[in-house]
Amino acid sequence: MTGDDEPLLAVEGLRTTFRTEAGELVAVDGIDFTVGRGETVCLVGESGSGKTVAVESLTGLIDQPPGRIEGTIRLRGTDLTALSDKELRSYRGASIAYVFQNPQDALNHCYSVGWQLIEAIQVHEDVPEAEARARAIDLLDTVGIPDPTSRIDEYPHEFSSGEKQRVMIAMALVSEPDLLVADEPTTALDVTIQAGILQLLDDLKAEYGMGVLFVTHDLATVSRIADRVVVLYAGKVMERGSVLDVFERPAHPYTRRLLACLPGRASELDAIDGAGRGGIAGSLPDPTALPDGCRFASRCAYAEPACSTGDQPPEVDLGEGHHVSCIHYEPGDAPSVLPEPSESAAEAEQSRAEGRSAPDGEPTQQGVIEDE
Ligand SMILES: Nc1ncnc2c1ncn2[C@@H]1O[C@H](COP(=O)(O)OP(=O)(O)OP(=O)(O)O)[C@@H](O)[C@H]1O
Ligand code: NI
Repeated sequence: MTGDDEPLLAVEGLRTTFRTEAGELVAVDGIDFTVGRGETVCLVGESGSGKTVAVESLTGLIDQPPGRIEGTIRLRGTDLTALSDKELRSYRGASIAYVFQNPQDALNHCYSVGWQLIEAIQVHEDVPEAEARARAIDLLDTVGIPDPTSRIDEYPHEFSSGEKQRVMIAMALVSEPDLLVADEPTTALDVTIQAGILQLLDDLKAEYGMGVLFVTHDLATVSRIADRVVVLYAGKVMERGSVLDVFERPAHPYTRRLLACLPGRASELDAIDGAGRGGIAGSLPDPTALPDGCRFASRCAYAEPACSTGDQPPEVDLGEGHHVSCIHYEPGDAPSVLPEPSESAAEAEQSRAEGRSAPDGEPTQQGVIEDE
């Protein structure tokens, strides 16, 4: 079943929940996305939207229980959810590698960087020490550590934070993964160092022909590296598509608010949406008591009563793989058919603060009044 047209990674109906004292917590609630070979896909969304849980669900990094993972996850046609834990662990070694946010947590300070790399190489493949060492030096060179022949024997504290992240990327490359998952790999680094790491990931993607699944809450990073984007909100996909479609023709009100936070985009999108500048007022819904309807409705300037009933709207295809989950869209619609905002986000926030917002499911008349 490994067709050539099959994407490297195909995730369908991924749902990850946790048993908690407050009841069932729904972290990821039935999401679909794909990553192709040689493609960078960014998962983007506010803190708590389910990005990390989604990528950690791919290879069983989530303990079950208290976690519970449903859906299908196919890597090169193999359904990972059908593998046993043991099979999955070895499969991860072979084909999916992770780079996390804090390289200093992942490196052992008691051993030289070379020792740790050589061990990783020998765990992966039974090669003699000398060969593993040569390979480790090669890898350090590949990730841009200068003078790797002498640096290899240094300890983690002798590496800068950017270099440590490069070493972690070298570790991830040991298994020549098909898919590299990078969860906020530059968030802990200085801005000046971030760009170098992003460039490195881009170069490696081309060199190794890997897919890259990149988790970030930073849209500037997305615009820099992504081929395609998946916008997550409270465990649901609000919008996904090519970076061009999502950035130039954002359809979902949430995506538009996120983009309006980018320097240079605020005035343009505010002019369209009539919403206040800066961040998005309000906060994510409680994942143990998710609302009916669209997860974003309580913060959305375009929300209508129908937005707060039923399930999250099914994803509508606007063409070329540009999908949006919003009742204001029909298949094939242009991504700008939003009606006049029923109230500006600022007004919505204020009325909520004053306790004027309509109780669950009850219609609000404000939009009607505002129209001339
Ligand atoms: N092991 C766990 N047990 C219970 N709840 C969890 C667990 N891990 C994550 N969650 C919850 O799942 C939701 C999604 O968390 P997740 O870490 O995936 O968010 P995120 O989008 O990666 O956020 P951030 O940008 O802060 O990293 C949150 O409500 C979080 O509290
Ligand atoms: Ni996260």
